[in-house]
Amino acid sequence: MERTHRKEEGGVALPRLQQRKTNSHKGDYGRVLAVGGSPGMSGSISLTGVASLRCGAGLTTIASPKSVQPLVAQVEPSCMTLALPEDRHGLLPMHSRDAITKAAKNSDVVAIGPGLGRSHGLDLLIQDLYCDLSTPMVVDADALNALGSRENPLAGPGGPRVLTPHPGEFRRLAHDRELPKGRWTDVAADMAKRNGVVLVLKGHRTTVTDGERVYSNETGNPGMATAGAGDVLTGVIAALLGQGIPAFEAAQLGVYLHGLAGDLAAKAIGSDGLIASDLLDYLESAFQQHRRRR
Ligand SMILES: NC(=O)C1=CN([C@@H]2O[C@H](COP(=O)(O)OP(=O)(O)OC[C@H]3O[C@@H](n4cnc5c(N)ncnc54)[C@H](O)[C@@H]3O)[C@@H](O)[C@H]2O)[C@@H](O)CC1
Ligand SMILES: Nc1ncnc2c1ncn2[C@@H]1O[C@H](COP(=O)(O)OP(=O)(O)O)[C@@H](O)[C@H]1O
Repeated sequence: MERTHRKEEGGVALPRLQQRKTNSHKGDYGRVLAVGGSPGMSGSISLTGVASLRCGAGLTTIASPKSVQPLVAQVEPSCMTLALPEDRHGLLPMHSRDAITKAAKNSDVVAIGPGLGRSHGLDLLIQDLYCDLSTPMVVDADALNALGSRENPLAGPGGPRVLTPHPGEFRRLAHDRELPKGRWTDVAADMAKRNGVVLVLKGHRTTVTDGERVYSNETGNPGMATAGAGDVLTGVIAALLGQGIPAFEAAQLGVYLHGLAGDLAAKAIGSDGLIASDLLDYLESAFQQHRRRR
């Protein structure tokens, strides 16, 4: 397995970021569909959607259960919203599949999971979308938990997939509550290779693997141990995928820039009271700093 690190540490270089072309338009920078949210958790998918725009996505639509959509629509006027069918608990039912599939076919990337909640119907819906949609997908949070309920959680991806579990979600995906930390990278690499996906193991030193390559990220700080920081990462990686960066490189660059935004935010405002929405304000500076280093 090839191990890659930041160029500054003497390892393999991070991917380059293209400059925006003078005569380009929003259609050149990717259409992101962010699917998530439920009663009490409308903020998570809003963070994902806004992060994708802050990372250069040309157009972002946030799709959420219909009772949640008006709340999401108030967060950021630059995001479009889509109201989806919901069950009596306000969660997405299996019959929201057609509306999501239709929207996904008009998108370059789907980010799915933040704030979805849990139900049997959601388990079936997510499993179906994971296997059937050919659109590249970033799978996070409750969408990972939905896959974890399958016998072979990551089998049969319908297209490029980047999965972003934190340790609790990773143990659910691995079907091993006791999996020791020392084995996480090897187990993740094996799962990634067998299923042809990219896994992002989030934490203090986030690891990205496709089974052939392993990237260990060195940006980020404990100020990011705060609700919603991972929802932001989902939007960052989705934006990069939507701009045509291949899955492993989009995940690698995404975790690097997300951590760098966290480091810039902590430097400017401190880390004790850092909140996830602060990260959004430093993504642009992170992009600029990365460009200057090339
Ligand atoms: N503003 C919002 O609406 C927010 C909604 N959220 C949503 O809340 C739902 C539940 O997600 P949660 O992640 O809170 O719940 P989970 O039950 O998936 O995970 C929480 C548990 O995971 C483990 N864990 C997480 N990070 C760890 C680490 N670095 N090391 C060791 N163990 C670790 C811990 O056991 C922790 O108690 C998701 O849908 C999520 O998207 C959260 O993202 C927080 C913000
Ligand atoms: N101590 C830390 N050092 C570096 N990065 C961290 C630290 N704690 C959390 N992070 C980052 O913050 C994010 C937290 O994501 P996650 O656990 O999914 O939170 P949430 O579900 O609330 O969004 C991850 O990208 C993780 O790498």
